[in-house]
Amino acid sequence: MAAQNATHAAPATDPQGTDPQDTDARNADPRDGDGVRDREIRIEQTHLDRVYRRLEEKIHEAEFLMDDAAKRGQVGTPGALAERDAQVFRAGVHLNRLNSEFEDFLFGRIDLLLGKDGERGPDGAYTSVEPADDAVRTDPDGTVRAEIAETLHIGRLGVLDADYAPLVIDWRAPAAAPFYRSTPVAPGRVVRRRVIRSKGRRVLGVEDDLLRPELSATLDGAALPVVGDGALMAALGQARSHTMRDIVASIQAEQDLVIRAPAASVTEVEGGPGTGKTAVALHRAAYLLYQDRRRYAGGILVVSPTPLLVAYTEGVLPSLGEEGQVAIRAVGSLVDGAEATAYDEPAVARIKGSLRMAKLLRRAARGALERQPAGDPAGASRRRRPGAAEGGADQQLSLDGLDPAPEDGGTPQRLRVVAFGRRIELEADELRRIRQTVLGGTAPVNLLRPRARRLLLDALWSRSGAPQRYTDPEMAAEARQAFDEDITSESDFTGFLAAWWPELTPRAVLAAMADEKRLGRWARRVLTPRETRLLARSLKRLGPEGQGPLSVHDVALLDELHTVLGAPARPRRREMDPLDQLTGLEELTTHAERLAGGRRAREERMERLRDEARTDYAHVIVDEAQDLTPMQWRMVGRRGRQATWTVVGDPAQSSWSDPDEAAEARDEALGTRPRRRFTLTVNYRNPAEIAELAARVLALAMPGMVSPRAVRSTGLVPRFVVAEDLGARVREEAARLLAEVDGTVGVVVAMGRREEAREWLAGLGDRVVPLGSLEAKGLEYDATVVVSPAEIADESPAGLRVLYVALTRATQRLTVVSGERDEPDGEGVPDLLRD
Ligand SMILES: Nc1ncnc2c1ncn2[C@@H]1O[C@H](COP(=O)(O)OP(=O)(O)OP(=O)(O)O)[C@@H](O)[C@H]1O
Repeated sequence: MAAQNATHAAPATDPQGTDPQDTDARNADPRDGDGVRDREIRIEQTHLDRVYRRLEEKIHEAEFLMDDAAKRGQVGTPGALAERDAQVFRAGVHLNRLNSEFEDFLFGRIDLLLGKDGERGPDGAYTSVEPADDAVRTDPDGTVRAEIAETLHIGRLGVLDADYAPLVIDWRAPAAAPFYRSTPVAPGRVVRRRVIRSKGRRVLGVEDDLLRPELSATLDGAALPVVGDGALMAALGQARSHTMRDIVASIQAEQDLVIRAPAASVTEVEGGPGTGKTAVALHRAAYLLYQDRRRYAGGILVVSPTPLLVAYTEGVLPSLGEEGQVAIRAVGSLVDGAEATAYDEPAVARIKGSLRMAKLLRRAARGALERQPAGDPAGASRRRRPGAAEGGADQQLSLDGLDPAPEDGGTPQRLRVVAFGRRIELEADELRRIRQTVLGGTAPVNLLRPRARRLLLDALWSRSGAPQRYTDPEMAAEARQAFDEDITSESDFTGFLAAWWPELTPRAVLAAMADEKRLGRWARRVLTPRETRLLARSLKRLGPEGQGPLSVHDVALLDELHTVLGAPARPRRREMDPLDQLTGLEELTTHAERLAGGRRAREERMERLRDEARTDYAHVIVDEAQDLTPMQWRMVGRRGRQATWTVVGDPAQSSWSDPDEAAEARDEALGTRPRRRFTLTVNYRNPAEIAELAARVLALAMPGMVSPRAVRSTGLVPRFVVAEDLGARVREEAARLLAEVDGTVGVVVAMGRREEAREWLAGLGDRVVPLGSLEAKGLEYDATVVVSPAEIADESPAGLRVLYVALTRATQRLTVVSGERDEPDGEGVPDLLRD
């Protein structure tokens, strides 16, 4: 959208301006020397000053309420105390929000034609999207004229003035939608869209887009000025830091459609690298909360592929004024108490991610009941200290009174107790029969334990000979009760039960699978012998107690085991955010109304507390969805059984090798809910020069797949370098890029070279970041060095797609360093990147 430079210098007025201070700005003579831009900045500054004055009034109001509440407390009646609590709470929340000074509090403005129906919505703005029939006139000389009928300022919160006129419209309110949606092709009522850049309370600049360039528009009788080169380009040109920025001032129309899509069911978004999928997903979370804060009190879960991407993105929602109700979690941190720190080699990841694991884990959970030889994982885990277990599920074993298992101290083979003064025994065959009867059901293994206990008691009772002694059923029942109480208070019995039907923890079962022989039994006809060997070897990392470092893929297995064993996964307890108590950012606009409802506020609070106890999230957002393995889809699906979903991803960037299997698991997680699909088509990250290079790899990785269109071009072509000493050359190139850009430099290497890369770059400062190819997902840097494309491509079956990800991380400059393996040509261009 090309903006036009200012051609008119006539003073402009703001139809909203009623403040006497506005008059100074409006009456300033543009010919005074500081130009149209400075005058327009002054006009916006005047408006921003009004906004802050109003916010200060609201702060005073809230402080007064706090004081008043304290006085009520002194009255001392229960009613007054309850009222005081509610009031202090509300006022505290207001203060909290009002005192947090947002950067760019006010960032947009739209100047609009008269609306078709002339009706105003609750925020004081006209509701009609279309202009009135007579909003545009054509003069006899052919000039098309129109008068601006309404000006709206768009900001992070809605603010009304004392007369309930809108000073600022919340960016998520319906009235703000035209700010994002209007285009020169479909401008609706918008004549001019302005992005306002400010810092704290100072306006620094304005950038305008003219959406109806054919119009001679006037604002209070004077020509409408237009300033700047377009806000989007200004935003895209900024240096990158280690954290993502919000895009609230420059959301594009196709993105806005996704952000404001109705919450119901499933919203699926596809788009190539840099099309704003992550940004859009996070803005959608903020939008949904604004729309229906009560509905989303159950929480919104954002699932991200790596902790690096979580760290990169987690500042965006707070900058949009939303915290507390949104949990951003890496897929390796979804299970409480488990944090993935290790990576699996691709062949192992393929096994652990595959749906076949669901079957294997069911078998393992049952098989792990058999006590293993002394010193082996499952047995050892049961001898752990009490309380040391994950989820408190492990038990301490008392081996007193147990017959050791025949040759290896494994599962007890005989139960021997004393009751009614005589010894009663159950032998191995009987015990096996009982176990098989209990396991005949499909219930989770740990939940079958009470049944096993009951069947043991039944068998002991009948073995005791007591049933024959009682003919009176009442007496028999009484005797049986005494018998059960007697036996279950014996350590012989409790110790036996703990060893014979231990309460298993997911980690213990996983650790038990590290024994190749045992795993071979469980994995029969599920894994090949080679796969069994690879899996067992990888699980050895967990150690005999199962407490060793976990990989991302192990976490999904733990979660599956939670379910199989009978400890259903629960989302983490979210912190109670005081802002959750409000029903939305309309707190500023409907403050008085809210104050009237003390009881209602309390009721709302109660409802929220109930919601807190729910196990499911209300909405689940999956970022980089193409990377979830089938087992991870099962894990994520369990967290959103009642939820609505937003799923964003790009198949071309998938590092998972079996898309069909993943699609099946995804369908299962999303269920039969109807789906709404969107495609994002514009690449806002990479300049055309870098996007064009990446497209060559895309053509190899996924022939026929269309690349997104790069929105800008910088004239800076990628640089190709051939290295003999890889480390020295990479360091040199990283240093060169650090000097060329203001922001960050990412150096992407094959996963196996991560340690080396850290050493190569040591001492270059924290603007440069070494990254394994799989860690680069979703991140971006001003400049990147991609080291040995061939190495990255050869890492796994999905290697070309991983290389595509690596090549699409830079916003300005890209250097490709090749070694011999890359077969570079005379210009240093590696074989994989040649046209
Ligand atoms: N409308 C916009 N205005 C300004 N910047 C934007 C806009 N849309 C996207 N961007 C910027 O483009 C970059 C890429 O966005 P984002 O990371 O969300 O893309 P993505 O589709 O998730 O990319 P990938 O698939 O490569 O992870 C970010 O810096 C983001 O801030």
